[in-house]
Amino acid sequence: MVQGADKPFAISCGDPAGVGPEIIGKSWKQRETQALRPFFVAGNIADFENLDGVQAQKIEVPAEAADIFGTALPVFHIHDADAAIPGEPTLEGAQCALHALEVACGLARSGDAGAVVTAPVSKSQLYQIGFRYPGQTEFVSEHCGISRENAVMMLAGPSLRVIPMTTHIAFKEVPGQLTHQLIVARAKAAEKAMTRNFGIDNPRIAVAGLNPHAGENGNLGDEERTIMQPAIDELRADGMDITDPLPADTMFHEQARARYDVALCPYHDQALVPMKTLHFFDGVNMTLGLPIVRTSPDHGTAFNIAGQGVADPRSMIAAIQMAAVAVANRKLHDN
Ligand SMILES: NC(=O)C1=CN([C@@H]2O[C@H](COP(=O)(O)OP(=O)(O)OC[C@H]3O[C@@H](n4cnc5c(N)ncnc54)[C@H](O)[C@@H]3O)[C@@H](O)[C@H]2O)C=CC1
Ligand SMILES: NCC(=O)COP(=O)(O)O
Repeated sequence: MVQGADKPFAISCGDPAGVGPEIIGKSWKQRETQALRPFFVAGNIADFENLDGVQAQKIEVPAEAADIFGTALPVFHIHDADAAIPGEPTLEGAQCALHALEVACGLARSGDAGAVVTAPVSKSQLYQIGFRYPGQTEFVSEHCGISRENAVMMLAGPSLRVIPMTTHIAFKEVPGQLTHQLIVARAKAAEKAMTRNFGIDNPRIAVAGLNPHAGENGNLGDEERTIMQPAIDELRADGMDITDPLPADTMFHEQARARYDVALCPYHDQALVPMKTLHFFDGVNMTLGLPIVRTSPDHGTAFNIAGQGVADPRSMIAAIQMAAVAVANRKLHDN
């Protein structure tokens, strides 16, 4: 049995001045129609008390969440402060977001929560309070004993899964970080994660080239031939179903997407542009290779619309649902 698999999910509140509280409250309101597993929020109860149509109730321990979930949004109150003002991020709010992330991860690690779903944080706000990680992906990974270099981000929607092999780094650093070792590690993580979280055996993996037209036989850049192809040949020799580097501009249309289960992309925007174009409102960010399940909506804090009641909760709902799918598959696969 996977530790904590039947426990309520922990949702970290994210930046309380963003849309996090609103999309969590809206998800809770749709708990029955969307068949959501019981969850609780780690955060400041003051940020959840005035949500439209949501009754928030403090819990003392996560185990209380399941019993009250049908009538109230359970809040594991971990941060005393006044309610955040929507759209006006503060360092106090960033502290709350970080504290909630730490607590939610800890509860999943200890088995008191079945999974962690993280609401959006503002990276620039977190950096101001000393957060030394590129994002939540690396934070959660290190708190699970996995080095940040081995943290793997995947974005997934109904018709596309993508893994940016490099993530939150400047574009000019990408070619230097795209090593043989990185490609092999990301491809192996992808292959294992497809089976473990989604029940896909022998997944088909596509690889996007770095350069236009995948280098045009070395005429528009040679990383495909010198770095990527040898790594792919090694993986294929080990039995992986993986493509040669593909021209990125023609691998995301509908017929092309039907040929693979997950795409590896050399850099962040190459993966996230098609993902957010197709699935901005139902895409999910999942961290792979962890002993716990961690998902997140694929959008950010949306400070510009926070507090207006217009935030779309579908990506948060999809993140909760995908966490449940991963937990269920891991029960089968890890036993
Ligand atoms: N999972 C996470 O924690 C993520 C955090 N971020 C952070 O969020 C902050 C803001 O990033 P942006 O690039 O502005 O992206 P964003 O996703 O916050 O906003 C982009 C646009 O989409 C809209 N939008 C976002 N979520 C929406 C929703 N649920 N319903 C309706 N409209 C929505 C916003 O109003 C805005 O116009 C940054 O600090 C970034 O680091 C960004 C992506 C993911
Ligand atoms: N672009 C994805 C993103 O910003 C989410 O990153 P993380 O905070 O989940 O690592």
